[in-house]
Amino acid sequence: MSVYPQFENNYRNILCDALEYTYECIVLTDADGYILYMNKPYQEFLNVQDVVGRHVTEVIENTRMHIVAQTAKAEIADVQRIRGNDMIANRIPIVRDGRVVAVIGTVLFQDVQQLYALAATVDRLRKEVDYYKGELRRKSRHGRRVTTSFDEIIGEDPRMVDLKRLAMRVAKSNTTVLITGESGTGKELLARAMHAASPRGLGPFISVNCTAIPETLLESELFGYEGGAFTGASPSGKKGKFELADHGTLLLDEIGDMPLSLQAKLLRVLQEREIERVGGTQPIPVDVRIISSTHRNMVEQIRCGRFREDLFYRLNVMNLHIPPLRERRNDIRRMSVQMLSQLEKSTGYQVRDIEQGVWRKLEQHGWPGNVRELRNVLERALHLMEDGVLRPEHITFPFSMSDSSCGPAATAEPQMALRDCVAEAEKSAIRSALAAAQGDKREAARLLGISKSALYQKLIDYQL
Ligand SMILES: Nc1ncnc2c1ncn2[C@@H]1O[C@H](COP(=O)(O)OP(=O)(O)OP(=O)(O)O)[C@@H](O)[C@H]1O
Repeated sequence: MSVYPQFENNYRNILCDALEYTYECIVLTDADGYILYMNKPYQEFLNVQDVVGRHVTEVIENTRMHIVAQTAKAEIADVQRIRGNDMIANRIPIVRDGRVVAVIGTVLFQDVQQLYALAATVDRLRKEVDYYKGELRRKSRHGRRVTTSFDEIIGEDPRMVDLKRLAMRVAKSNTTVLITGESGTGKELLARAMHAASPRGLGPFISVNCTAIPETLLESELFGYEGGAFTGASPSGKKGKFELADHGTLLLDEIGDMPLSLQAKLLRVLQEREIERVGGTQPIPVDVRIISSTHRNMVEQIRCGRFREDLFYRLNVMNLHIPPLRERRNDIRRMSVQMLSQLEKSTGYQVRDIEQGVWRKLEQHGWPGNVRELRNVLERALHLMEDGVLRPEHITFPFSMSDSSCGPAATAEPQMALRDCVAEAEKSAIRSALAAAQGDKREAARLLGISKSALYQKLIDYQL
């Protein structure tokens, strides 16, 4: 027995006092069933006194203490009726040198009704937790859906089927994953589905776009800062994305564009599993699964010295590559049908018929903006449709960056170099989209069928 040193000499007394003070009813008998000890709560409950030396059957109704002394088999959570109450009784033999020397009996609840009440409370709490879990699954901080299941990833092309199967398996682990694929292929969608299917599914899913945040702010966005760390910093400091993603998943979107200065710090975090806030001195441990994604060719990025090779190997423990839409054209029709039915619900338009030419046009297009572009093309088509019949002329690619034709700009300035001509067309498309989206860059990117980061890059390139 381990005893706290100061109490070594009088631990017997302390132990006896402890037994007296417990809420449980306790009785101790010898191997023949004679009472050696009964604590006060039990005596009060039974309304008896001077019980030591009496046989247990004379004092406690329906007792089996003397039987346990003979069988030497513990009886746990046995329901025993005493004074009209159903009690939960435990009877445990104390064995020395292979012989029962005593039996200790406890009553956990003075009435089994207490147990039922406790069970009902646990049941109610469990239901509440289930309800909140469901809510958490359904909503993000801004009320948007945060979870994505693998079922939402449309794709029957063999490469997509294999990819989904592998992603589902990898999702269950903590493995660091790098998702590669062109813009709009569904990298974020896949990352969300993996998070939802992982043991961290109920934890936060935090996404940070490494190109959308200016380099000077990216470090404090990722790692947070201490109060007063720099001019303009909030006095109470701020948690970074790593801390916000604790016990969840952090998606480092467009990782291929992360500034070199931060790559070293990220590498340290991945090695140490702890972060240090800007202006902070104390490391903070974080339990975060990292999924990163990029449309860049990482080998090329490393070759050009824009990405650290050691960090790449840390991030690319498992690579999941999503093929571009033009390489899985047999998914286009299936995807369109499903997207049209979703869009019918959100826009209120009903499609009665689809002309064959629509499919030909969709299947022949190059889809530089991939699935995002497909969705936008279909949404536009619904708005253009008049009598419920989708016709080829409703399928338009007005903002497609891959179009070699510059439209009106080309006619106006036929002597321009092709590159300038494309740039002019892009600028005009971006301005129109920004105007249509009333300055909302996320919405403008959606209208253009390009990613937010691609839009930010173009805004910088064109100084718009
Ligand atoms: N396989 C798919 N099934 C259904 N919808 C998809 C699929 N792939 C992409 N989408 C949809 O296309 C849009 C773009 O997807 P997502 O943002 O995940 O792409 P991304 O590769 O992360 O893009 P970017 O690199 O430009 O940020 C989203 O609306 C997404 O729901």
